[in-house]
Parts: sequence; structure tokens; C-alpha cells
Amino acid sequence: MSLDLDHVRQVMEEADCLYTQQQVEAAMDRMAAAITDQLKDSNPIVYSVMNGGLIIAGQLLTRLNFPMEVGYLHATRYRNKLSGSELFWKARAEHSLVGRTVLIIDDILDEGHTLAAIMEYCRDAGAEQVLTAVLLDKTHDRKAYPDMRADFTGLDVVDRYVFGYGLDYKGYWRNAAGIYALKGH
Ligand SMILES: O=P(O)(O)OC[C@H]1O[C@H](OP(=O)(O)OP(=O)(O)O)[C@H](O)[C@@H]1O
Ligand SMILES: Nc1nc2[nH]cnc2c(=O)[nH]1
Repeated sequence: MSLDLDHVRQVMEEADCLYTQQQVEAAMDRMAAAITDQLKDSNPIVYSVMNGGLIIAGQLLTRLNFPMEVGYLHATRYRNKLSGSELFWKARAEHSLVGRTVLIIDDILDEGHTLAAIMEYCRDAGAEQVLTAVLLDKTHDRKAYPDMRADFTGLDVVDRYVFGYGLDYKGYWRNAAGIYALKGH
């Protein structure tokens, strides 16, 4: 069901911009350099986690100039809500992962249950090495396990509900070219 568009517009007007497009682009440049250093000779399979990973993956991949295969996984825990529950798989890997290096790209590591489950799935499917890259890591002590971090992180973000660059507000504003925090959350 569509939300009231006046409400959707108002959410953006009232939001706090945490990172501008320029800051995000600079973070993606740094991530791309680090990923290239580590993976350029590993013939990886790179998966975007849909939907949120769509924009960061697209923009990161064009910064990577080495051979790789690309695909997507679709798993969701929030399903357009503001808090997460059980992980629901919509699409799993099409490639054989046996013996492969896999890089998982997502927009955010919040509590980390999504990435933890995807990493476990890839390892169970026979991947030799599973690495993760996220644009944002939310700072709090509710991670799936203590000190959980992705292998490549763009920016740390405060413990608020954020949207933009693939992250949604109730299905909207994934297209916002900046990272915004919802008023009051
Ligand atoms: O670290 P966690 O607490 O598990 O949360 C992170 C996940 O939450 C969001 O996905 P969501 O389930 O909202 O689906 P979406 O990508 O379709 O927005 C985001 O894209 C991550 O995949
Ligand atoms: N849009 C959005 N999705 C999330 N999934 C986990 N944390 C968040 C968040 O802060 N914003």
C-alpha cells in the first residue's frame, strides 16, 4: 500500500542530513581502493543484498576494475518497518559457491543478523572465503555478536533510523543522494 505522499515529502523536509552525497562518494572511493587491494586477484562472486544494497553495490562496482562475477541475494528482516524481526529469504545464489571468494555488499550493518545469516548461508554453500562490505555501520552495542564489523565499512553512523542511498523510509527515499536520519528516531 502507498503512503500519503505529503507525509513522505514531510519526512524528508524534517530529516537531518548526516552525510552528504560528496561524503558518501568519498567513502565509496576509499572502500573501492581497499576492496581492490584485497580482492583483485581472487576472481570473486560479488552479491548485492536486495533491496538496500542496490545503490551502494551499483556505485561501488563501477569503481572496481578487476575481473569478477556479479549477482544478487534477496533477504529482508525489516520488510518496510522501522524494526527488524526474522530474516525472510526471497532469492538465494544462482552460482555454485564451492571454493569461491564471495563479497557481500549491503547498505548497512545495524544489528548484523542479516549479514550473519547470509555469511552462514554462503559458507554452508561451500564458499572458501566470505567477505562483507557495507556503506554504513550503526554504532551501538546490540550487534549479533560482540565487536561485529564488516570487512569493508564506508562510514559509521549514529544509532538513529536512517534512509537514503538504498536505505528506505517505509519503502520510500531509497533514491535520496545522502544519508538522512528520521526526525525523532
Ligand atoms: O543488520 P540488521 O539489523 O540485520 O539490518 C540490516 C539490514 O536491514 C536492511 O534490510 P531490510 O530487511 O530493511 O530490507 P531492504 O534491504 O529491502 O530494505 C538493510 O538493507 C540490511 O540488509
Ligand atoms: N532504512 C533503514 N533500514 C535499516 N535496516 C537496519 N537499520 C536500518 C536503518 O536505520 N534504516
